[in-house]
Amino acid sequence: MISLNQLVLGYQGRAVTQPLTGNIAKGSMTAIIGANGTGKSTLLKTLLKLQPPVAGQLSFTGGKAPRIAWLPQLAEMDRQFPATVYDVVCMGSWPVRGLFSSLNRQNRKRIADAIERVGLTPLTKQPIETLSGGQFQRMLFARLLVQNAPLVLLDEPFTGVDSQTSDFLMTLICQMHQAGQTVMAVLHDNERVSRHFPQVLLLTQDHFHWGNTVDVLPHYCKSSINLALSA
Ligand SMILES: Nc1ncnc2c1ncn2[C@@H]1O[C@H](COP(=O)(O)OP(=O)(O)OP(=O)(O)O)[C@@H](O)[C@H]1O
Repeated sequence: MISLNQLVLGYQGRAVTQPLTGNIAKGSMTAIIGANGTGKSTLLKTLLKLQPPVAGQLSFTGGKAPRIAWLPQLAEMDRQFPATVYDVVCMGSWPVRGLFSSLNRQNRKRIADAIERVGLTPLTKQPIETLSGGQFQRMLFARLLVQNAPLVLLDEPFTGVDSQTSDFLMTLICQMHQAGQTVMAVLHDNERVSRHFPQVLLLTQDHFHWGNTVDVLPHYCKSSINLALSA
């Protein structure tokens, strides 16, 4: 689906990673892990073309970037914006429907179904500033469901969410994967990674490891121990 060729991530020409080379296969489900500041969010922003790479290339199967659904880190969201749950979930239909065309019956059903699937039907008309952290995250997942994009990028989807909601959201992620969507998620929870993610991309200050979870995760444990010893 997407190939990374000697891709160096960074800002204003300053590299924050080593050159990355590898493939994001169609239908794969990959956890992106690593210590703070190793470039995990920057990778997602580069895939989204929000941030140009410092060097190297991204190439896309068929020459065209896929439609991408993105769950940003909670800290990057404006929770005071005057919108309702419905308004936010409705945004998920913009990329296909267009910003200015009106909602048809099918669009409205899709939005209502997504809100129901995440358990927020009673809060449909609620202003988003009144939602709890878990309710807010469920709403953003409903928007992802409406988007139904071939590639789903999730940046720390369980931050600020209780364990029951995290389990529920994890089930939704697995269902997206089973439905054929390609999933890449930045996570800090190794147990969840080893239980649910077949593939891992580990970023460290001076290396990257990309492959099957059973092969890559031990490198992370080793690099965490080295970090702790050198602290
Ligand atoms: N807009 C920016 N301009 C310049 N440098 C940035 C910018 N955003 C992030 N950085 C730097 O790029 C590096 C990688 O940041 P990034 O947010 O990708 O790390 P991360 O692995 O996602 O970290 P965390 O686990 O803490 O979320 C860090 O050193 C960070 O300070």
